[in-house]
This record gives sequence, structure tokens and C-alpha cells, in this order.
Amino acid sequence: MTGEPSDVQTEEREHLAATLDRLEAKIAALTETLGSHDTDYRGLKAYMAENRGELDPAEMYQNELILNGIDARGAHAMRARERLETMRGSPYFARLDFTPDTAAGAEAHYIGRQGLQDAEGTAVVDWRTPLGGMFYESEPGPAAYEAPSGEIGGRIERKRQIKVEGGKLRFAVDTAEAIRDEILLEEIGRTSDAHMRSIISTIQRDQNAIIRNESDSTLLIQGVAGSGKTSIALHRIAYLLFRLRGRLQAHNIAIVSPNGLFAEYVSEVLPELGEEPVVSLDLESIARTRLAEHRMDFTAPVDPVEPGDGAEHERARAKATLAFHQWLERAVTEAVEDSFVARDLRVRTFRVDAEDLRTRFAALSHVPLRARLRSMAEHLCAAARLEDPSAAFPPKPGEVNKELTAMLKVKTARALYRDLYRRPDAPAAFRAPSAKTLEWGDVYPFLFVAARFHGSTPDQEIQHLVIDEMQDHSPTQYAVLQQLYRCNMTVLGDVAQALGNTEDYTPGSLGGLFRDARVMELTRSYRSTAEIMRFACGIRGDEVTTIDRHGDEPEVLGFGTGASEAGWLAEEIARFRAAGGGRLAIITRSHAQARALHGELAEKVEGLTLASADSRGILGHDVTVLPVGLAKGLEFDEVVVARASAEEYAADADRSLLYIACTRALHRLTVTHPGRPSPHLPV
Ligand SMILES: Nc1ncnc2c1ncn2[C@@H]1O[C@H](COP(=O)(O)OP(=O)(O)OP(=O)(O)O)[C@@H](O)[C@H]1O
Repeated sequence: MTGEPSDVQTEEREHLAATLDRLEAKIAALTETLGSHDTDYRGLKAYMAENRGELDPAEMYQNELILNGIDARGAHAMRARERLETMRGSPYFARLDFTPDTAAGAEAHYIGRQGLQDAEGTAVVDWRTPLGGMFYESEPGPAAYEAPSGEIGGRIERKRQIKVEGGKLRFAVDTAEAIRDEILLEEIGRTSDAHMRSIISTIQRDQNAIIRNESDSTLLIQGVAGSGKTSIALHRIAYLLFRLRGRLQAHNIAIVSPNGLFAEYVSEVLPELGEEPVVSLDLESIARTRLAEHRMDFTAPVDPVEPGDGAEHERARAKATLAFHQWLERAVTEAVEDSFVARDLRVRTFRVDAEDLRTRFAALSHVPLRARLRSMAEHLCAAARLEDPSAAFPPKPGEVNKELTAMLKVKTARALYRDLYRRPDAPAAFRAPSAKTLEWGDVYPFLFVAARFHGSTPDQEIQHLVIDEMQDHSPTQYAVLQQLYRCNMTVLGDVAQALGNTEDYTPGSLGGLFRDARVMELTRSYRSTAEIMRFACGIRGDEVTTIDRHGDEPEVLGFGTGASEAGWLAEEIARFRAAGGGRLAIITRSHAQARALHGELAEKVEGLTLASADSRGILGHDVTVLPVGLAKGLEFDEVVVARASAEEYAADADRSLLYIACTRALHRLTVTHPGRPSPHLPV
């Protein structure tokens, strides 16, 4: 970055040196504190060991408490030191000169990924503070921020973007915009990494509004491919952990991600931001835990893109629609009401007639079936005690509940679920591989029904749930997630990137699946060059705003046979490797095809990686073959979308598969096909 006066560089270089000194002093002080905690701990431990027989229990207990206290303070100091150590290479990325209305002159605030305070005052302001927020929101001129004492109005005199790498100043430039475009371009134009990076120095205004939203309990973010949704969700977690420090911890936040590869890809962002990793969940593991409560299991999730049992795919697909969920909700409500066939109840001398039971049952329609019967039993027994306080053998709730349970037509959640499909209006079929095993397509519908039968115990630990790739989850899965996680949610994805296993959502229809969801949209794409994005949008026939970053036009190459296509791919890999640096992905439609192509290429080229859902540690490899479902959410410097023939991508729904595959490329995209090309390619 050039063009800034040398006195600015000199000033910032001097300031950087002073800040790094303050940082080292603070780290040294924490190291000393840790040392003294260690000495105290060892000393007390030794004292307790030496005097084991002589210390009375009260003193032992007191000493244990002191040890725990030292331990906790030590852990806290250790975390603080680790956080500060992450600042060494780059303690801050911006400077904001602000004159409050109440003060005479401007004060320079340096903004970084962590705050740094010492005896002299604040050396670095955390980007998540309201003062830090002004950097993203406001241009030079009148501005205000929310301080603990109330709003502080004033004037931003100067905004300066500063790049420090490895403890050295790379540039310092003043900006009149929120973020200078060339700095954003430089950040985005770099070679891709094996892991997603943090973007704190270039967060855009609309992204910032999502990160800092604290007023909506459910935030649904619809964003075009490469608009930063995943990145923003992770920065939002870091923001919430900072704002709610003490009330919200990393183990109170969970991310539902599509697969282990994706979870690994995003795993570095929070540590880079100085926060601990949060809980990682997926729909399979949630289902496994919950089905274990019913002593049930399920078959492997069906992937609509893979070859397999067509009828099972069809059943799963039918159960992933909104129409199915609406039917399920209606059907289970009616079935639960019909399941209770009231008879006159008699426990020794205690009697209740059938009509009374029917009325009581109907009045509790909001309560799950088994809990309804328990509640009725308790109320009936309480009423019996009131009516005849001197009865020698009053009815007990357990006895009454047993009698009421005997009046149920269905005795288990599984029977209730299976019976729904015997209704004449059932839109889908039920086939169970065995009494204890469900097909994947039935897992969430069953959990939904089981909650109406038994009730469900919400997760107490998780206070914020982040759901990525929202377009791939069914309405019933969302209903169950809301039963299990009664907490704030950030739900993100792109309705244009559906894998074809659910409803065709719009952001509005998705928002309608949540209580009080606020839908926010990100419309600008940052990942790919303008040329790649134009090509990808041509597949879907729409348009997306991109940043002004350019590269080669994508190429579409046809081959007579799959073998000649593979021959070209082998040469392409050699060219890529000779050029040096970066990561190349060869993306196919299905796993089966990725395996086959990998096998073919492995005969010609060495060191190729084949990705699978539970691959670990492969993201740094230079050339990876993977199916589109796994490539989702990831990015690569160069992408070849292989085997993109008319046979492979024929259906209209296949447009989104091609779109996902093409939008994984940052700098270069090639599409290859044997035989005829897919009709969806914009050629
Ligand atoms: N403000 C920004 N500054 C720098 N880079 C950004 C910014 N916003 C997004 N990016 C970059 O754009 C790329 C895409 O981001 P991300 O993966 O979060 O997008 P996404 O919307 O989740 O994409 P997709 O839906 O296509 O998987 C990443 O490399 C990210 O670092």
C-alpha cells in the first residue's frame, strides 16, 4: 500500500514499537503472576502432605478451598496470557481519532482483536466494544457510541487502516470510507488457506450489523455464495462471548454444521479471535443421542445426490417438505386426541365417570400425552383427598395413572408414529428396516411425534445455537431443533445452494418456520472473481453483486471420453503444481464419482487426496478430489468442475449443484465434461 506520507509511517512505526513494549511487559507480568501461583500451590500442597495426620478436617477443607482458588486464578491468568500472545504479530489493525463533545481534543484509539490495558491506560481497544464498532459503522464526521455511562457523541477526526504483520508495520493509510476497497481487495486476493481466516480488519457495514445484533432472538441470514455468512456467524459468536462475558461461555454455544470436514475448516476462526472453540453438532449426532432415549437407531442418512435405493430417497425427500410437516403436525394432534378412549375409572371406592375424564383430557391439549395423564392423575387424587379427607385408602397418582394409561389406544411413540401412515391422507410411506431401526427420513418426524407422546427435555447447556447451510434442513428438523434447543439462534445459508433434499425454500418461508425470526440478507459476494461469479450466476439465470476483483474467464472444455478428460486433468494438476502454491479442488457430483475419478487419476498422478465426510487434516493438501456436497462451504484457489456432462446435470434441481461447485473457486475455474455438456452451463 503506497501513497501515504512518510511521517505517517514514522509515527505509526514508533507507536507500534511502544505498544509492543507494553504488550511484552503485560505478558511478562502475567508470567510472573503465574509463577507465584505455582509456588503458592506447590507450597500449600507440600504443607498438606507433610502434615496429613495432624491437620483437622476443617483446616484440610479450608486448604482445599485455597488450592481451588489458586487453580482458578492460575487458569484465568493463563487464558489472559494466551490471548495477549495472539496479539504479538499484529496488536491492532486500525486507528480512530475521536473528539467527544465534552473534550477539547481528539484522542487516538487503536483497535485490535483483543483489548490491552495496563497502568498507563488503554493501549488497544477490543474490536467488539461500542467504540470499536464505530470503525466499521461510521465515516469521519459526527458520530456517537454507547458507553456504560450513556451515549457519547462527538466527531471522528480520522480513520486509519493499519496492517501489522509479524510485529512489523506494513502500511498505514487514512480512509474516508468504512473500509478502503483496495485493502479489502488485498485481503481477498490472497491465496486460500486450509482453514477459514478471521476478517476483523475488513468487516463490511451490513456484515457488522449482523455480528452486533443483540435484539433478535432468532436471526436468519440469507446470503449469496461467498457473501461471508459463515465468517460472520463465527465473528458474531466471538462478539456475543465478549459482550456477555460471565453469562455466556464457549460451551454454551453450539454450531450445527453439515459435516466434519466443514467443522474442521471453520475451527480456527474462534481461537484466532482469542476465544475458545464452541460445541460442534450435526443432525446425525443430535438424532443419535435423542433416539437412544427410545432405544432406537437409524440407517445412514440418504444423500439425494448419491446413487442408491430410489424408493428410500423418495420417501426421505417426501418427508422433508413443508407440506409433509404441516400434515404431520395436524395428523399427530388428531391422533393424540383420538388415542385416549375414556372409560369409567375405578380405584377401590374412588370413581370418576368417562365423561369427566374426557373433559379433563381435552382441557390439557397443550401438554404431551404421557404428561397429560400424569397431570390428570395428580389432579384427580388431589380432588379425592379434598372430597373425603378421612378416606382410609385414598387413590394414589401412580395407580390412577396406570388406569388412565390402560385407556390409551397406542402404548408407545413408535406405534403412534406408525399409525399415522395408516391414515388415508398420509402423503408418504413408512418402511422400517426393523422394530428398533428407522430409516433416516423418519428420524426427525419420529422425534417430533415422540415429543408429543412423551415430551422432550430441552438441552439446558446450550444458550445459543448456530445452524449453517439452513437450506438443507427440513421443516420437521427445524421443529425438533426448536423443541430441543429453546434458546437464541443464528440460522444462515443460501436458498440458491440447496442440495435437493428438502423443500425449495425462500428466505421468507424459512423465516416462517421460527418464532419471531428476523431475516437479514447479504447480497454482495466476496469470494470469487467477478468473472467466476458471472459464470456461476449464468447457471441459475440470476445476478449477484461482486467486488471489483478480476481474473481469467472460466473455461468449459469438452472431451470425447471420460478417459481423455482424465488425461487432461492429470496434465492440469501437473501445470498447477508447477505454478506452485495454493489449493486445487476437482469437484464431482457424487461421492461415487469422486472415488472413481480419484482412482483413475491416481494411476497418473501422485499425492492426490480423496475427501470423505470424516476426513481430517486433509484441507492443507494441494489437490483434492471431492463431491459437491462436501465442497459446500469450503473454498479453493482453483476449481475444476469435472464430469459436468448432460447426463450428470440434467434435472433443473442440478443447477444448484453446479452453482455450489463453481462458487468454491477464488481465482480460477474450469468446467470439464465428457460427451455433451450439461444444458445448464452458460456457454
Ligand atoms: N468483509 C470481508 N473481508 C474480507 N474477506 C471477506 C469478507 N467477507 C467475506 N470474506 C471472504 O469471503 C469468503 C467467503 O466467506 P464465507 O465462506 O463466510 O461465505 P459464505 O457466504 O458462507 O459462502 P458460501 O455460502 O458460498 O459457502 C471467505 O474467504 C471470507 O474470508
